[in-house]
Amino acid sequence: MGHTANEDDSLAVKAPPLPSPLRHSKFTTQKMRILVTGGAGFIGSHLVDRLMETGANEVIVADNFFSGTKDNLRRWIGHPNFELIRHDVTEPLLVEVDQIYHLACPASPIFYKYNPVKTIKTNVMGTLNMLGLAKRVGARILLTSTSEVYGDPLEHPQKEEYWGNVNPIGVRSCYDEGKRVAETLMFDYHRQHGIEIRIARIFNTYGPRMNIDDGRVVSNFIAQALRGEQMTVQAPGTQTRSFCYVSDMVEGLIRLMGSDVTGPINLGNPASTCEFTMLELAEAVKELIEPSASWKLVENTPDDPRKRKPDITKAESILKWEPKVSLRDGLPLMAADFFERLGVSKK
Ligand SMILES: O=c1ccn([C@@H]2O[C@H](COP(=O)(O)OP(=O)(O)O[C@H]3OC[C@@H](O)[C@H](O)[C@H]3O)[C@@H](O)[C@H]2O)c(=O)[nH]1
Repeated sequence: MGHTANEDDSLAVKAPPLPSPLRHSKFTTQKMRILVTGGAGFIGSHLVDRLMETGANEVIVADNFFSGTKDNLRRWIGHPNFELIRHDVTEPLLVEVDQIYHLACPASPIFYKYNPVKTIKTNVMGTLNMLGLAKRVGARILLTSTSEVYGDPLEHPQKEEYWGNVNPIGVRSCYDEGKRVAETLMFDYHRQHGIEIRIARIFNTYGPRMNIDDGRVVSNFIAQALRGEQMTVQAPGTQTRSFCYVSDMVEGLIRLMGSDVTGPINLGNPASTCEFTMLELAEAVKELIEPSASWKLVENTPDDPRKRKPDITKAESILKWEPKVSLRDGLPLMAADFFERLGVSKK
């Protein structure tokens, strides 16, 4: 009482829609029903593993297999608690669920720049469709947004309050502006319709099951080193990224979904053992994975952020989450998976 809308935006938020009547039924003990869009992808499939392993959930994956693959989910195909739907989120989806993890969108710059109009449609129409579903069934929805909403940041490390430095008409805009609109839609549905939303801003993540030809730096360097090719360090090579191992990322997403905060919340690994220049990363791959590996400097792509590191104070204090796996520990775990998939013998 006594607040104005300016003092407390939450007063403008409508009551959330009621969940399905079955959720209140005394006579059924239902498992939590969870939709994971993009669940056949790299992070999505690791998330599905965690959700399925508890035994307390029924998981529905919706994926169009543009960058994801059924192979990532093969251990669950045929499981009674699991369902896989070939579906493109730019079309509406009618399912009955309690929670939605909305991950669907190509995340590698090479993939998202391949068909930029489709990337924007995926972010805008895909998020609208999932919010429409969340509204109809009263589900809580978590959007995986990205550190790319900060663009080429003028603040370092990046806090959630930073509004970013984004080129609205560049070749990366389909992804970073697309995700910014997706965040806006999430908040507008929250304020206007009372939808329970959660937004994670994911920083560079790596680990087993990344596409071998994904195009992102960690997968490129490992695949190149194992194939006996030179690692392609894009100029100048002094640009930095902070790399988070996939199991840490999934833990953060699950905690955020279970928390009371809408976000946005940064999820990434800012530890000094995880912030690397691309030249240092190439050296680390050479040292830890393939001592005979070498690198060459190649041309960079436009608008490449020069540095990126999350401020994760919020995730630490609100979610009691902190990443545990250092890059030196994570790289060999990822390389073991690449060894197997590339069919090269381990030295
Ligand atoms: O072969 C390569 C590939 C990339 N790079 C460099 O490595 C750095 C990281 O590039 P990546 O393509 O791995 O990833 P980016 O940081 O550009 O984007 C990523 O950021 C955060 C995620 O949310 C996004 O999904 C993803 O787009 C860039 O500076 C790039 O120039 C190389 O030096 N060599």
